[in-house]
Amino acid sequence: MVNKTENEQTGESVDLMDSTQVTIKEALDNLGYPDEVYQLLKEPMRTLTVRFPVRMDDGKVQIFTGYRVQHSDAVGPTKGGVRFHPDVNETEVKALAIWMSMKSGILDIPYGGGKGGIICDPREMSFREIEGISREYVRAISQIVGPTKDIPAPDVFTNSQIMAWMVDEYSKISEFDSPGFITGKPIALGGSQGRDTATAKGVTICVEEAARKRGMDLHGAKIIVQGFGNAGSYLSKFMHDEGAKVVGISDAYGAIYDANGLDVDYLLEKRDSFGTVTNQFDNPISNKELFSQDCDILIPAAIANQITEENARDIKASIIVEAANGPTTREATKILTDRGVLLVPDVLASSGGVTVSYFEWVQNNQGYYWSAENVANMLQSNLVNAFNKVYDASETHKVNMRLAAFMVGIRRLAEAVRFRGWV
Ligand SMILES: NC(=O)C1=CN([C@@H]2O[C@H](COP(=O)(O)OP(=O)(O)OC[C@H]3O[C@@H](n4cnc5c(N)ncnc54)[C@H](O)[C@@H]3O)[C@@H](O)[C@H]2O)C=CC1
Ligand SMILES: O=C(O)CCC(=O)C(=O)O
Repeated sequence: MVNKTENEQTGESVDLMDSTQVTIKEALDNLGYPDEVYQLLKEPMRTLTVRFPVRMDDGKVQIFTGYRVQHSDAVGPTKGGVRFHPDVNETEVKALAIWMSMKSGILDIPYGGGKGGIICDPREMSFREIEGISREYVRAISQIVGPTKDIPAPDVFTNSQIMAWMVDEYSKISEFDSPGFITGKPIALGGSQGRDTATAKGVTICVEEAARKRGMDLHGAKIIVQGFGNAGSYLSKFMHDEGAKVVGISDAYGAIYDANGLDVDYLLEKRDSFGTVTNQFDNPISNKELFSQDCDILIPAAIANQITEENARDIKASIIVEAANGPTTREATKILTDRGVLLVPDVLASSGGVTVSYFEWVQNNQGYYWSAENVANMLQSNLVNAFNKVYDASETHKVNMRLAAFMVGIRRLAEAVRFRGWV
């Protein structure tokens, strides 16, 4: 299975580009744009596949495959994370790049979407090997990226240390210090205050807004979070600190559930840098079992295609907030919407990361750095505004939140390609 993402829970494989294109088409039709705009925007403008060698610790050379995809540069440079994961494939990276365009559109950030990925498993590698992969990947993609062209960032199984190696490699290649080449850097290298927790903070803001709309008191609300990495662990902590009861969490190896609430601070202390923690517990349940447990709010914060038509009817939550990219299939979105579940889509809920990445890039460009409080306030007001724009569009057009989010997200891009005279 090369171009499809395999759902580990159901064995079903889902083409993320197909469902993305259907939603783009519906969004553009509802906004009244002609088919030629759809024909241009339904595929990324550039997809680069790279193969590069890295000498491993055993002395042997291993060849890795990676991708960098750029959806559209009509609004500005492209922007989006790089993931290191064994399941990375071209179709998924293309869909992820298009979703980045939607996020920037919703938040009114002057970027197009980009995304990268390398087929590898950093959990099985030494620090030195991960550094080698990071540097070789940057060399391989260096001609199409840069502070005014395409700006990478962290995603699944990548972090600020990897961003540091990548910016160092790019600065060597370009022969000057280029902090604006990448975001999610350590503070010492020009990173922004608040970028490490930004994705989780953005999700938390969306949970608060969704609960407000549904009249749900977050104090005591039961929350399940799939994934305990950058997004999942911090948002569990934020929810816990607000008085919500985090009853279930998971990672790639299993899940734990306790109806009385989990000790989130203990879990945070025990998790490793890849977001693994369930190996510390006897008899974890499976990710599949976790989804059918009792809760008020479900937050998928791991990988794509986790909520499908197979399990959508078993979900007890009345609010789902997608921290992960693409966790819910199109069919499952329909089932959940018909059941009256408020589903806050990924392109809105997970946009806190790119929002603070944009702040980081602006700070790098101007060489003046903002306080944590300033960053937090701007993230809060931008996310609340974005949530309400999408919610209102969903009410006005009587469409689900995902389609509403695409309608809000694609409008500026569609206008830009028209003004540029491309279609
Ligand atoms: N880091 C960021 O700033 C942003 C991340 N996201 C999305 O959030 C999601 C999580 O990303 P991060 O927390 O950054 O990654 P991470 O690498 O820090 O953590 C990933 C988590 O997912 C779990 N996981 C991996 N494979 C799994 C599988 N097959 N089944 C169940 N769990 C699995 C890992 O064990 C870990 O707990 C991804 O979908 C990512 O694209 C979205 C926006 C920004
Ligand atoms: O921080 C960024 O620029 C991009 C984050 C990302 O890859 C995402 O939102 O999926």
